[in-house]
Amino acid sequence: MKQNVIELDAVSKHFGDQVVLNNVSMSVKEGNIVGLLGPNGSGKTTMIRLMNGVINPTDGTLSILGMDPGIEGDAVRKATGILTENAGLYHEMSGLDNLIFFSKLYGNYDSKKIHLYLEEFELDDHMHKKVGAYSTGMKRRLGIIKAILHNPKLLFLDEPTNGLDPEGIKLVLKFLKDLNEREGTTIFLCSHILHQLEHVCKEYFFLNDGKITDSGTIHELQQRHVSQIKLKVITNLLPDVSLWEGYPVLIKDKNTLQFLLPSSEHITPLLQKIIRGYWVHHVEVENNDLESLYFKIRSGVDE
Ligand SMILES: Nc1ncnc2c1ncn2[C@@H]1O[C@H](COP(=O)(O)OP(=O)(O)OP(=O)(O)O)[C@@H](O)[C@H]1O
Repeated sequence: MKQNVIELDAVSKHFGDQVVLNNVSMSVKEGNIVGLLGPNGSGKTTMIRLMNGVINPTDGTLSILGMDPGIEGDAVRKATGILTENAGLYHEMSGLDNLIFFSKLYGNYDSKKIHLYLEEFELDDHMHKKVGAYSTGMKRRLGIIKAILHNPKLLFLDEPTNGLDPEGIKLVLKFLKDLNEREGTTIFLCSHILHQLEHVCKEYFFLNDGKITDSGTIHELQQRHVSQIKLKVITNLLPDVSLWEGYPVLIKDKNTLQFLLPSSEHITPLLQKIIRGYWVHHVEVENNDLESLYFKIRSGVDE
């Protein structure tokens, strides 16, 4: 039975009069990869800072790897890795020297491992350059290496793909998935770029106005919020009424139809009927991806 590595019980955080987190309870099991989604200013970074023991809650309790980060902050930070906006790198030192410095600080200096990571993150050609001269994407990649150098059991990543180019995004997301599979590292990440998370996270938490408004796997969220499937089909079928074989259909554009189906079980039979007489060049479910779910949950309007 897997343990909860993150537990928040009725956690609130106020900054002066501003209530940033309001009675938040959540738990994350060991080995999971979870995404925390919410608009700007919804409290995502605040949540990570609370979990890392950098700030204390106004109310409620937190348990991270069985420890209270408010009391055992040093032990929590030693056992976890964190990537924040500025990554806490020394700009006057080279990339390599930063990693040597932090690994010695964590008490697990391993030159071979540092060089392997530099290669894996395609920073080996730049390791002797000062970090101040790194591009945003290079700093981000170095920050991720810094966060994982000491083999943390739990990794907090605040916008890990910010500033990365498409190759960098692919590299980092693949690395995180592999790390989770290979080492069982639990990963808690925040991002705005929802389609990136869809292929990485196993579970999601939605944060709005300081509250968790929903959570679950993509399948659970789809079952809760999507009652009909909007299926886009590019085909030369041209229905002359708004029902085809019993399915409501809209003509969106030349060769583009949108069918409304009661569930995904209807996709195959519908397509089988179409391809008996027509070509089909593209099929896409339009309303059950993470981004659509995000907006449904935010607006409170399901389909
Ligand atoms: N130390 C602080 N003092 C006062 N207010 C703060 C402090 N830290 C955060 N806040 C406020 O708390 C709110 C939530 O900030 P936070 O950075 O947690 O949001 P976020 O969801 O991470 O936003 P973003 O997506 O823009 O990064 C904001 O209104 C912010 O101004």
